[in-house]
Amino acid sequence: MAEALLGTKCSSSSSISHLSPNFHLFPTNIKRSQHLIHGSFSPNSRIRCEAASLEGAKTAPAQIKKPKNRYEMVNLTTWLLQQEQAGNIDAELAIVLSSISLACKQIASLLQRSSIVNITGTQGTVNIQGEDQKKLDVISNELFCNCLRSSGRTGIIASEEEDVPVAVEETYSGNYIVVFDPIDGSANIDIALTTGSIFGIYGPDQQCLVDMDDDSTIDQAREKCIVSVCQPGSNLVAAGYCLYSSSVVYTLSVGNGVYAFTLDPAYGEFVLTHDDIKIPKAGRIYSFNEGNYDLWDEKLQSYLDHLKQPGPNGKPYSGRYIGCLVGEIHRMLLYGGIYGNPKNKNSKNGNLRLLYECAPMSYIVEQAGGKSTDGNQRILEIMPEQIHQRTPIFIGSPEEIEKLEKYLA
Ligand SMILES: O=C(COP(=O)(O)O)[C@@H](O)[C@H](O)[C@H](O)COP(=O)(O)O
Ligand SMILES: [Mg+2]
Ligand SMILES: [Mg+2]
Ligand SMILES: [Mg+2]
Repeated sequence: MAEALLGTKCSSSSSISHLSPNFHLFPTNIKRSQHLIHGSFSPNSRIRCEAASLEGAKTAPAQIKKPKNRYEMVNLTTWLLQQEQAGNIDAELAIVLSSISLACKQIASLLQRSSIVNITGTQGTVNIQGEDQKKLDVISNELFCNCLRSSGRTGIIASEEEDVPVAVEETYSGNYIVVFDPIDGSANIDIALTTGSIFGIYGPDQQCLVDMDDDSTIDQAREKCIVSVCQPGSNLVAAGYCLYSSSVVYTLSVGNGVYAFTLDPAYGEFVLTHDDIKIPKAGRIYSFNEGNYDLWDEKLQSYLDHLKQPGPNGKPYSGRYIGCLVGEIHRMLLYGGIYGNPKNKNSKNGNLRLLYECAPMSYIVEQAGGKSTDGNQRILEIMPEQIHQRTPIFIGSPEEIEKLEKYLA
């Protein structure tokens, strides 16, 4: 494990086949199959699915040694090793989480220099959801793909910026499925405001060996790949985000609380700074894009009207809106409150994507003691039917979500 984290187990490099059209799959409506297939494929070859035991993961409580004084630090690598020793994660997952942190460091560095090295602005391309891609949307996506691929521990990746899930070629393939939003809040890049990255990690819930016979088509392999990615958030084995702001903060959960690591730019290490974060039970900050007020339904409008009435301290709630989900959630984890991206008359599912934005963030917030709902159902229980499907979301302190639910009932 230690060797692997230090990179001594990395394979040598070869072509970046995830960018090859042969590895791109077609979006489709998913009917969940009996068998979840996880593995790697190359065109006209056989699917290789590997058995991996996830037994033991998340069973034992973490025994994390907390730093006792300011000279005693725990960095991300040490923390991951401790988690592995405590039986909370396996070595493969530790490597995936370490690889993602590397991508985040690279993205943080590029964001800081973006206007100097001329990587602000748009790329001139449009992603599958109709968004104009920023140059850094594209670059960050490549950085994520490359770090995950070279970890040798991921089989399938799905990104906001890729049309369809991508299978890692056999040489580099591992067992984990990773979904991610490489840059969240990309409209903030060009004005040097808060952005983030979001990721969720699934372990395959069924393992099997499937031989593609000569008659099997690449479409069948693609279908299996998409099915593997379309899992409810309740199946996540880890999730996290990286905040790019006045500090760079890598925040994650492996199912036993939420931990945050701040990047020390002096020596390039993520250092544990927020131990077992618990969201405040209530918090008087709300984050909604109120420009859409007239497009919301009446029950939601009354809830927002209520927030503007003076509370017990004589003051109404404070409105805060950054335009970056990562920034809103980070603030809420530490200060409490509620964030909403509701459906409206122009957009029946709101703005945010279930798979790589709402599910990972809901996992994190629930792990910190918060709640997350689409208004009717827990976000983590929604079964995705499409890779890029959107969902309304209300997320935050438990008492704030319960109050909202009374208004929506
Ligand atoms: O930036 C976001 C969209 O993600 P993206 O940059 O496309 O990854 C979200 O985090 C925004 O907070 C959200 O889309 C803002 O929605 P509106 O305020 O435009 O409704
Ligand atoms: Mg986008
Ligand atoms: Mg986003
Ligand atoms: Mg994005």
